[in-house]
Amino acid sequence: MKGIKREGWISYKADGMFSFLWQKRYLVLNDSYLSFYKSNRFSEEPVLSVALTSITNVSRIQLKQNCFEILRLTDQKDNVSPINSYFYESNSRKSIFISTGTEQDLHGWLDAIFAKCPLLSGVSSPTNFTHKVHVGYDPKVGNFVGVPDSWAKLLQTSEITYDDWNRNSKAVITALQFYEDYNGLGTIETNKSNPSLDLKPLKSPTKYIVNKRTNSIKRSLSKTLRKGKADSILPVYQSELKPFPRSAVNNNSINLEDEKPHENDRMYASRENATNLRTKQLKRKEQQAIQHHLQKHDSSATLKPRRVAPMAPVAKFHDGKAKIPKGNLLELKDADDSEEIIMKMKTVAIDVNPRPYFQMIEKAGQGASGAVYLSKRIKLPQKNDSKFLNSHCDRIIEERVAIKQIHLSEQPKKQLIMNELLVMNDSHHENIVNFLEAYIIDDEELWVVMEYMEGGCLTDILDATAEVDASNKSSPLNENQMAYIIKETCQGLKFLHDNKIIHRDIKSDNILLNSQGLVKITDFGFCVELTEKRSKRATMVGTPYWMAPEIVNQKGYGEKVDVWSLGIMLIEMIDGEPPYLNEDPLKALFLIANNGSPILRRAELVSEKTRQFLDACLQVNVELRASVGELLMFDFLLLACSPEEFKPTLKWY
Ligand SMILES: Nc1ncnc2c1ncn2[C@@H]1O[C@H](COP(=O)(O)OP(=O)(O)OP(=O)(O)O)[C@@H](O)[C@H]1O
Repeated sequence: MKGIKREGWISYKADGMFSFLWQKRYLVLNDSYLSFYKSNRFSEEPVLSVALTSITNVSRIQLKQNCFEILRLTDQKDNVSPINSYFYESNSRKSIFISTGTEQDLHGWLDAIFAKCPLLSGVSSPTNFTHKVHVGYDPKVGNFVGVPDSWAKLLQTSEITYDDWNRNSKAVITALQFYEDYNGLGTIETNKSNPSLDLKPLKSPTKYIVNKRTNSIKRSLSKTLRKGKADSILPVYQSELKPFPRSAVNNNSINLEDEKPHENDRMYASRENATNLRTKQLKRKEQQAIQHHLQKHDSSATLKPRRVAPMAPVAKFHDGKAKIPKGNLLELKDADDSEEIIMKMKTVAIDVNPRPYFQMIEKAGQGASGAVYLSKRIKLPQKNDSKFLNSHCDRIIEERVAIKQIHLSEQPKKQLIMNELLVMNDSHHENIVNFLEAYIIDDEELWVVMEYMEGGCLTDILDATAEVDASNKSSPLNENQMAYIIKETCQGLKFLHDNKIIHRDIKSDNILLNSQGLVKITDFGFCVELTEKRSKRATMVGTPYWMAPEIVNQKGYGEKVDVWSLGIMLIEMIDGEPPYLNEDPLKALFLIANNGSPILRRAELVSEKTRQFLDACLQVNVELRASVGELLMFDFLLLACSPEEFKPTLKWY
């Protein structure tokens, strides 16, 4: 690069939103600009370029060793990378702090900058010491100071301590950034027009974890109620189940009365278990309330559009192979163009009212986007619809199917639904829940018809087994059963990965079982398809407790995030729950970013083979983490029982 007057590595921080964050940068001074680069290769854009004509003062400051402050006018246009432009535009920032490696280096920079800036007198004032507030913990206030307000509030209610900050402040910041971006808290806080908005900091997991985990509990409780194994607090949840929409139940036979608990069956739960269950349920209920709150505001028409996409982790396939150029899946973006999405849905969904074709039997579960009903096919649609005819499936009158009913106008993120539809439509494999067909009714309602998985999800099995095992000292499943579930899930994942699809939300809630004990992956809303054209994704999705560290750290990620989540799911099977589930979600994110591979609490309950497998899944270094293809070769999977042998586990349903 021409015209360089001085260059070298420095630490810098800006007097703005991230005023406590020192970042290593390569600083370059030329005739017109002071530019901050991420590396000493000048091929990339600088993260910040300050016009020398805007610099009004440079002075030494006692903020850090060998440190000086640059004061500048902010009405001048800096060259700012897009990622930084958001807070450059929204905050009036006046100072930049620079810390050099040595005292000599500091003087070199001061002299060089003074020599080049027209608004400076040419004489530096290096002894002008100023005390600035920087991040710290104020015992009087009982909170962190020097951080943005929204973060201070989050920190106040989280379990992150000052020790955590001292141990790894970078991981705390990572967790905060991630949490805020993931929850879109910026949107909520700027919505001053909505007086009903509660700006209290969130204590609970993000909206997705809330709905995944809570829904599963809700569904599990609903089932428990039907089967009559109820605890005294269960009716609270019963009242929260959405009634089946009237228009859809014509002449059908749902009887929610059947869901009432049976007194006799309460003996199944020990007192200790009931207390544990109650604590868990109350925690999840609180999370659910926040989920409803967030969703309500998320879809509110009065909301300002969200700020530009948060810092984007880049998804790319680990093997670097050419991607399948399909490019059908939609990115999770803020502008949700309903018309475009509904048009796209119609390429997969049949555009007729399916109500005459099905009889609803009972509600099987409640998802974030809609309810799932067990239904019976009573009539076939006219066979002149190509989407129906082209399908590989045979439909049989009287067959039992699951129907997910989604009210499109109520969906803040239609892309997720569209993705689910596209992936299911294209993914026929024995370990993937079989999609049969979909219907779109008046551009308003979407019915997704799929095979019915009567065994419920793995979470229910784990919860139910824990409920019976009052001592809570053994794992919910034995090793052969664990190996079976993992083997089947691996096979489903192999199919997805071979087709360049990352699931991104593998966890026990998304593993369903049928009455034959077969295991299938579901919930493809977060799937991402990697294409040659679009190999970068600007979304952070998944459920934090199962999330790979590279996602939390907002690094590029690939298909191996599913391997990490699979490892966490194996921990669920051994320990009964994923690591950090009892921590508040912000702290959990911090622990994922800070701790590396989580520790198995009940390691003594499983053999070396299982531990080796787990080790291969939970490598923080993605290069060292196994691929699903490699996992399928592990001895642990030879322990797998047969579906027949697994079936007795389903007896609790
Ligand atoms: N094919 C199926 N057979 C039986 N039960 C199902 C089937 N699909 C989903 N369910 C159950 O219905 C409930 C809701 O499912 P859904 O996929 O809508 O949940 P979700 O993934 O939590 O929500 P969403 O996808 O709307 O974000 C879940 O608890 C799930 O176990």
